[in-house]
Amino acid sequence: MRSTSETGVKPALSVRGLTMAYGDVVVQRAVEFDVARGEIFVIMGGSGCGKSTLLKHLIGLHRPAAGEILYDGDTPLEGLGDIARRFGVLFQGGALWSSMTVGENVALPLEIFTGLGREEIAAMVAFKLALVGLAGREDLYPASLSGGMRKRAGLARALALDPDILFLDEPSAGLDPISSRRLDDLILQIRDMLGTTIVMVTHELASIFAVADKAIFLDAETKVPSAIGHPQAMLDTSDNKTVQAFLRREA
Ligand SMILES: Nc1ncnc2c1ncn2[C@@H]1O[C@H](COP(=O)(O)OP(=O)(O)OP(=O)(O)O)[C@@H](O)[C@H]1O
Repeated sequence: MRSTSETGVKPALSVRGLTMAYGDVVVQRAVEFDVARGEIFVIMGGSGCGKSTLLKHLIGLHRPAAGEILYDGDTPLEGLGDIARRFGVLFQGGALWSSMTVGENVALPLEIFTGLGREEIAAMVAFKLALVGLAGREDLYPASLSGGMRKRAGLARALALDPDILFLDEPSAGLDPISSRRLDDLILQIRDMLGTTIVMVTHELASIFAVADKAIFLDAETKVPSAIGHPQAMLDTSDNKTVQAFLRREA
């Protein structure tokens, strides 16, 4: 099915009638949304509702039990070509290679997927590290970084190949509130500076309200999404008790 927004611009990502399941056990069904280009889209909901599972479907690690996922309005994953270059992913652990410096970690995707020479790669690494507030930290090892710095280095690596879509799984997990706030600001800056479309899984209320242009709430009980839209609008207008309890809980 072809999908365009009211402005005629194709969405970066469209999900239609998606059912996600492990074997016969359905995690969520009737999942349906568009993510516009340059939008920050948040996947939220309580523990075990299927947030990470949805993210894995969006990056092609899991296949839909039913329904479809389209990119650029009308292209299935198989038609996308170079997925490794088009998607940037930051998994929950941030997982940098501990035996490599920060600079080497960010350079790795450039060495694998581009034909760029050493100096060009060094310049790209310096730019990406500056972007995340780690200018000049190329030679540090991950073990010597704070949790927040490690997340930002992981973000620089996820951005190494200038992806169209950046996928973030619980980026602020394990961070103190100040580092978490800094990371949210950085996510907003990246979208504003690079125009990257961002899909982010989180259950952190502060992050949801700080960054989301649009969010989907996956209900763990009913196993269908029960709200979609701007989180503030959801808070103001949704009459769904679970959504209200989630958005009004003490963080
Ligand atoms: N590999 C798997 N095989 C079978 N069931 C799984 C598998 N991975 C996850 N599940 C189940 O699918 C449901 C959704 O899991 P998922 O990890 O996507 O939820 P989540 O919303 O990301 O949770 P959390 O916030 O706790 O990380 C859960 O009931 C989980 O137990």
